[in-house]
This record gives sequence, C-alpha cells and structure tokens, in this order.
Amino acid sequence: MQFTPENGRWPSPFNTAAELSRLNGRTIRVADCTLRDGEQQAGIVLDRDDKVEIASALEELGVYEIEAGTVASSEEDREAIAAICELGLKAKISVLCRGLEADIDMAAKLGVWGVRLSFPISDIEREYKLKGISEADYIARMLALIDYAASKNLAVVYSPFDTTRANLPFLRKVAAELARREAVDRLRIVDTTGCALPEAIRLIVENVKEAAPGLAMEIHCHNDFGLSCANTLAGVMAGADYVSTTINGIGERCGNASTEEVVMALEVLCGYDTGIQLSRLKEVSELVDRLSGIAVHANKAVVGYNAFRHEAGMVVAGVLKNPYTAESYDPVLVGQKRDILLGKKSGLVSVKYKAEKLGLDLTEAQMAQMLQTIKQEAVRLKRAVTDAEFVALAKAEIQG
Ligand SMILES: CC(=O)SCCNC(=O)CCNC(=O)[C@H](O)C(C)(C)COP(=O)(O)OP(=O)(O)OC[C@H]1O[C@@H](n2cnc3c(N)ncnc32)[C@H](O)[C@@H]1OP(=O)(O)O
Ligand SMILES: O=C(O)CCC(=O)C(=O)O
Repeated sequence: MQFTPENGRWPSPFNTAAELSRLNGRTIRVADCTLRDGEQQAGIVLDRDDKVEIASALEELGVYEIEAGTVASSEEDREAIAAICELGLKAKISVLCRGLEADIDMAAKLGVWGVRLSFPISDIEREYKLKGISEADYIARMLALIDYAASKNLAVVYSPFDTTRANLPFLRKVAAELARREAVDRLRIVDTTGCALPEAIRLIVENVKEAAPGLAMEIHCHNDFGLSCANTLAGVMAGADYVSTTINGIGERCGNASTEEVVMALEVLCGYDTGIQLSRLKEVSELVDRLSGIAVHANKAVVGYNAFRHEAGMVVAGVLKNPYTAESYDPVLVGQKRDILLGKKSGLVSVKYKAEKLGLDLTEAQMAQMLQTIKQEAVRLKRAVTDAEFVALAKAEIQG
C-alpha cells in the first residue's frame, strides 16, 4: 500500500467535510500587517531600512497587500512608507489612518494604494475615544471620511476598531452603508482585544454578509486567548476573503494571528490557495525575528526550531519509515528540515539511524549499550546529545 501524498500534505480526512470542500478553490488574500500592528508590539522599533527590507521580503513571499504603517506615527514612518511605495511592488500598499482628514491627507502624499480607516465602533470605544459619538453621527462621519479618501483617489479598507464588541444591529447598518460606497474595497472585522470565540467570528461574518451582500471582508484577530489563528480560519470559512496577519505573530500585547500559521492552515487543512511562496516562510520569519528583536519560540508552529525535530522513540520509529506518521506536511514545503535527536526519550531505532548516518559501525550489543549511555548523558546534561557527542561516545564504546 502507498502512504505518500503527492503534494507533501496530509491533513485530517475529517477536514474534507462537505462545508470545507464547498469552499475549496477560493483564493484567500493575505494582507500582511507586520509593519503596522507587528511593530506595535511593545518595545519593537523597525527603522526605515528594516521596513523596506521586510516589505521586499513580503513581496517575494507573495502577499497581496502590505499594511505599511500608521501615517500619524512619525516622520520616519512616513519616509519608510514612501520608500516602500517607491519600490514599485506588485503588492498593494496601504496605511492605517485614524478617523481624521489630516491622516488621510498625509496618506495621500505618500503614494499608497489605500487607507485603512480605523474608527472605533463599539459602545465603549465610542464613549471613551470618540467623545460618546451617537450611532447616527458615527455613520455620517464614517461616510464623510470615506468620501474624503475617495476624493484623494485612495481605496478604503474600513476598519471599525473593536468590531467584535460592537452592537450587532449597528454593525449591520454600518456594513450596509459601506456596501453602497464604491471607494470601499472591503470591511476589516477587527477582534481588537482578542475576546471572540470562533463561533462569534462566524456569527459576525455571516451577519455582515446578510446585511451587506457583496461587501468583501477581511479578518484581523489578536491572540490574547491563543485563538487568533482559529478565529482567522473561522472568519475565512464563514466568508471573509482576506486575512490580516503578521509574520511570527508579532503585534499588540500577545500579538496577532501569524501569517505562517494562517497560511499553512488555509493551504494544508482547508485546501485554499493563498498565493504565498510557502518555501520562503522560514527565511521571512528569520528576518523578522532578527530585525524586530523578538525571538521566535522554539515550539512555534511552522517556523519554530522544533517544529520538525523528533526525539521520542515511539514517534521516531514511525517517522523513519514514513514521516506522515507524525507530521501533516513535508517540512521542505515551508523551508524547514526534519531532524532526529538522540536523548532521554530515544529508542534503539534512533541509535541505529544515527550510527548509520554518521558512518559508525556498531554491533547490536554496542548499540543497546549506546542507548543506555545516551539516556544517562542526556539526563546529566539536561538536554539532547549532539551528533559530535554521540560520535565521541560511540568511539569510546567501540574501543571498549
Ligand atoms: C489596537 C491597534 O492596533 S490601534 C492602532 C494603534 N496604533 C498606534 O497608536 C500607532 C502609533 N501611535 C502614535 O504614534 C500616536 O498615538 C499618534 C501619533 C497616532 C497620536 O498621538 P497624539 O496626536 O498625541 O494623540 P492623542 O494620544 O492625544 O489622542 C488624540 C485623540 O484621538 C482619539 N482617537 C483614538 N483613536 C482614534 C481614531 N481611530 N480616530 C479618531 N480619533 C481617535 C483619542 O481618543 C484622543 O481623544 P481625546 O483627545 O478626546 O482624548
Ligand atoms: O482599527 C484598526 O484598523 C485596527 C486596529 C487594530 O489593529 C486592532 O484593533 O487590533
């Protein structure tokens, strides 16, 4: 029997339930916001050169759009945004603007494709950030801002801050108004505080779809409860065609849904096309790790150091015969590689594998002894045993 998938992917068969197969074939666009929300992670500073370098890497990665910064932040940010526009990338370039004409004016001067109009929508945000603006005045102001951006030839991604805590009937009204404005490219559903469950995201997207047929949607989720990727997928499965994500999941507080996790889940688990050059994910992750100063955790999905490293003997016994016994896609797909470690949890198969790989001629008895030696050594060192250490221990064993 053959147990090797042709495209290097092996998702759960239960994913192909009717709903998912119905949606297969859709292209989901990645609107990466590493340079905007990513940089908002407390303490990160990306300078102009860093931003240009990351934007170029995102272009190579194949993202649809780069949210390049917040226009009001600083002169250096504006220079970086202008420099990114001058690169003439295929990716669309957008910037975050507050609900202020002055921000839109600044954006218009930079040569961007569009603005992301961030205008707080929930009752609590309107009370404390917009001086208690009423629902009627909010809609009037929103439309004026959209028209103003349109008069400057800017596309609008309308981004109601704190969408997931908005009053639903009000959000439906807002969406219906947005659908009537030609300049509005899409609505971004924003889970500002990361407080929504996947079911809530689904409900919101379905309501917007019903209230504003034809209005495209993007989904932007924060990770305060570790739900950002699941929530982003829920948004897509309910009908959002754009995802707003960051490389390595950097961003406000606990970060955003990470571009690499969302893309791989969309591609491997759901069967969507994202247009992303998957094999570049690891190198872009390393670039952002280096320039942001925020180290990627070893256990991080997709790009983490340990994502495809195996030590436990029961797992390795399967992996060495067929990696899909323990992995759902080939690490090469994302620019990673598989490794087998020797340590406290190893079994004899790992010792045999390493001995052969490293050209060591050990008898069965020597290998059995080596397994015990490796376990003791790993306990003593409180870590796995390196290949060099294994070779030295094996040579000592061979010499008796
Ligand atoms: C969760 C998110 O990702 S949201 C995006 C957050 N991003 C950023 O904040 C980017 C970096 N920010 C900055 O550099 C600065 O905050 C700036 C330059 C944008 C603004 O700084 P300042 O000009 O000093 O503004 P200040 O902090 O005084 O706030 C001005 C007012 O704008 C209001 N405001 C906040 N958000 C918005 C909005 N989206 N639209 C309109 N007004 C807003 C504030 O509530 C405040 O109102 P108040 O004067 O009644 O208190
Ligand atoms: O209001 C916006 O456009 C988005 C701000 C944001 O990133 C958030 O609220 O999570």
